[in-house]
Amino acid sequence: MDDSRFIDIEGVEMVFHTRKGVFHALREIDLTVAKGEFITLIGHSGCGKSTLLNLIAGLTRPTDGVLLCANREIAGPSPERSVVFQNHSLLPWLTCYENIHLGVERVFGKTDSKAQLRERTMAALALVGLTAAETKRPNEISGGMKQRVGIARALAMEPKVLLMDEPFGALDALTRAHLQDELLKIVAATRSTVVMVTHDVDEAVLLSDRIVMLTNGPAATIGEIVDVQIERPRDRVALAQDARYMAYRTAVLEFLYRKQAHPAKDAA
Ligand SMILES: Nc1ncnc2c1ncn2[C@@H]1O[C@H](COP(=O)(O)OP(=O)(O)OP(=O)(O)O)[C@@H](O)[C@H]1O
Repeated sequence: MDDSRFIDIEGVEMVFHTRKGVFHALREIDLTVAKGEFITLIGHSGCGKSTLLNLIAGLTRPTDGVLLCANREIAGPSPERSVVFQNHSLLPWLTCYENIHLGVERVFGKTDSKAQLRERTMAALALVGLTAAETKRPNEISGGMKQRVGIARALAMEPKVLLMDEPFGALDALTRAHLQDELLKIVAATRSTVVMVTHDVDEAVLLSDRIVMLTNGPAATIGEIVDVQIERPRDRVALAQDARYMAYRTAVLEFLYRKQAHPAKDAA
């Protein structure tokens, strides 16, 4: 298998048929993602980032073109491509442990013993530093902790690809920074392939191997790709004064606020 084309998106078009008529959301999307690569998707509101992520997740099918993961067509949702949403989507009546265990059981229930399932669940809780919150329910923990449970649940399923739709969007700046650092460590340890939607330019530069920038909708496409050549592990404090970091940041800002300055008013 060619690891450089782990996710392979070719000629993807997405057209929605709504009551108001036909809406062409994405056009001519061509993108390959290498195994172990961290990709962020950035672009103005309504340009089609979530639409593209949902296509990779298999939650929707493209109008035209093809999406492959590990050489197989993405034909529907699968635990091998788990998704973390902005609003964690935990089940409120289950504990943190049970929320993660549910996903673990779905993937490994047929092959693993009960003890192994418990081990996997506890390992995922430990990975995000929430061992002590095992028996708590979502309403008893903070927003940042909920998001960590969501990430743990996704990672516990040992997905080939981790898909994240603005996972830290609803968090305060400090919690967000903390979770970004944790995510960097986790991804380094698990060598996951990640595609993440974000609005945050600093987040994109800090986390990404490549930043994929979408043009404004309708009919959005990939405008430019920034290749972030900064060695890992990355340290946010040191990076803040790194000339390369500033240059990448400026390149993204230029794209968003000069080249794509005026998002189409009726794109939403
Ligand atoms: N199911 C749908 N039916 C009709 N139009 C849709 C549907 N899903 C998305 N769209 C439209 O496609 C465009 C892209 O939407 P999408 O949610 O992917 O944007 P986004 O870049 O993720 O936005 P945001 O940053 O605000 O979350 C928008 O104009 C949206 O209204």
